[in-house]
Amino acid sequence: MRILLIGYGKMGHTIEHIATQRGHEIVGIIDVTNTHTLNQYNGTNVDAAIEFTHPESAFKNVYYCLNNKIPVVCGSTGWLEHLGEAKAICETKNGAFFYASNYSIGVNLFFHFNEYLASKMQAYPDFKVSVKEVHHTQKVDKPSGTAITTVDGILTQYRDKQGWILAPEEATNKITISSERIGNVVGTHVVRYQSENDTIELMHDAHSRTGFAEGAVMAAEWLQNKKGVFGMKDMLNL
Ligand SMILES: NC(=O)C1=CN([C@@H]2O[C@H](COP(=O)(O)OP(=O)(O)OC[C@H]3O[C@@H](n4cnc5c(N)ncnc54)[C@H](OP(=O)(O)O)[C@@H]3O)[C@@H](O)[C@H]2O)C=CC1
Ligand SMILES: O=C(O)C1=N[C@H](C(=O)O)C[C@H](O)C1
Repeated sequence: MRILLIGYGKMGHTIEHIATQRGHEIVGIIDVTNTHTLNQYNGTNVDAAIEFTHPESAFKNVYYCLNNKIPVVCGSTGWLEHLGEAKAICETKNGAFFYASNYSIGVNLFFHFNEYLASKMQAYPDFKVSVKEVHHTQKVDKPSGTAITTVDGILTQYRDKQGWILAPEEATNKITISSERIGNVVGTHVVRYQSENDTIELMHDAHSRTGFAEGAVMAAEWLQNKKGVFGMKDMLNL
């Protein structure tokens, strides 16, 4: 497959390594210094773009790909306010768009068990639910996209709650997310149910970025010859 890499930071480098290992060709690398060269690429010379950049640039890059018939896998977080628009453009242009706040298979199993746990715990209001995420100090968005997806999973089961609030603030009808930025932590997410008597926790701890990169390259492979908007639940049948 001919892959265009959009974003060449920590994830871009890891994806380059994994994609090459899986036999794919990197036909172009777009970084912040050469974004103007994106206009050299279209659906005739690229099979899939993989976009991991920044909350400020993600939508523009996805928009370009969808308008130029490039199937696009996007992993950038922190731009949820434009996600609906991107999905609508994909439908209008009959394009292919894959989005996930987290491409790791392990995290997507965590999402699955999170919803199951919430479906059981919602009957026990003595247990107060909260979410914690820890990432490296270079991360620009807060809370993490994964923490927001985790909350969305809990909310499917907790009808009396709407949305999230960042700690230390609290609101009875919202789920509290605590965000910590420490050293080089790759990404840790914890769902906690705490009562006066005990605590139940579900945790995912990423040891490296390889899992994210493998999932993103698998998504690009899976997206070939498909039209529409997709996510990890579609690919993994979860
Ligand atoms: N969905 C998932 O599984 C995962 C998602 N992420 C998300 O992916 C994004 C990138 O993460 P990460 O690689 O760690 O971040 P980095 O900061 O290491 O890399 C981002 C790269 O994108 C470049 N960039 C910034 N703006 C543009 C632009 N307009 N066009 C092209 N490139 C641009 C930056 O250039 P410069 O350095 O010059 O600013 C940098 O090289 C983040 O939003 C993060 O939250 C991360 C891991 C997993
Ligand atoms: O910025 C990161 O590093 C990560 N971002 C994603 C997020 O915001 O959830 C995924 C992963 O946790 C790493």
